Amino acid sequence: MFEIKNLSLIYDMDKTEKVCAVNNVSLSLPDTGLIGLIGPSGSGKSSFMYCLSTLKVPTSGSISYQRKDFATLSNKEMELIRRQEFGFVFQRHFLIGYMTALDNVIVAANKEDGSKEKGSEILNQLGIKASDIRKKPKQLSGGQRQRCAIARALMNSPKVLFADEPTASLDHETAYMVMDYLKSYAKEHLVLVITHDRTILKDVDMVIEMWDGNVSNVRKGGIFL
Ligand SMILES: Nc1ncnc2c1ncn2[C@@H]1O[C@H](COP(=O)(O)OP(=O)(O)OP(=O)(O)O)[C@@H](O)[C@H]1O
Repeated sequence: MFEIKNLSLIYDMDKTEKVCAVNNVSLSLPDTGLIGLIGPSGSGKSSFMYCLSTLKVPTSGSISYQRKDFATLSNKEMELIRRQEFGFVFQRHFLIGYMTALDNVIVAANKEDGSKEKGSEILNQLGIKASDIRKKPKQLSGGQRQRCAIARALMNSPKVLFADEPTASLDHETAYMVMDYLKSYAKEHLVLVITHDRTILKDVDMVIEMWDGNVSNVRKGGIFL
């Protein structure tokens, strides 16, 4: 699904002190599967994911998504791919304070028909109780808010889900439950999860390790600790 060739992202190109966040990465990613992206803080995981998801323009190299080279697409075409085919879970949740948990999820829906049912179902499968879906974000725990953000990202059944630390505010049991859900979603979609927590990667299909902007290791299968 993704063909990445000699990808680099350098910040502060115009300054003397440049930061090479992604350094000459070449990689292929499949159409479906759950992929863990790990590496120390500052190793370039988010920068790499932002390039793949069109949120950042690489300094050099190329990314093809379903055989379309991003460099040949207009801003409008990129926006369409982002809106219709990609889903995002960011480190910050950006939930709307005056809306209920459910409304925060369905506000993202591309079509209104059945969105309430679908939103409730995803929230429920992510372990949010029916009595909590009418609560506002400030009445929810950090972990519940995080799961709302995951549900919102899944509302349009994106072909690719980009998730930056989606389990960071969850206890282990809930983190495993969320990863199980993503694993089953990844049977028909591609899910890329950045995490610092190797223990949640036992059932993933592939692990990409980053180190200092480079992909230092790619392996099939999960991590057994
Ligand atoms: N907007 C920016 N301007 C300049 N440098 C940046 C910017 N964003 C990130 N960097 C630098 O790029 C490098 C990679 O950062 P990135 O956020 O991609 O790492 P990460 O592996 O996702 O880190 P973390 O696990 O802490 O989220 C770091 O050295 C960081 O300081």
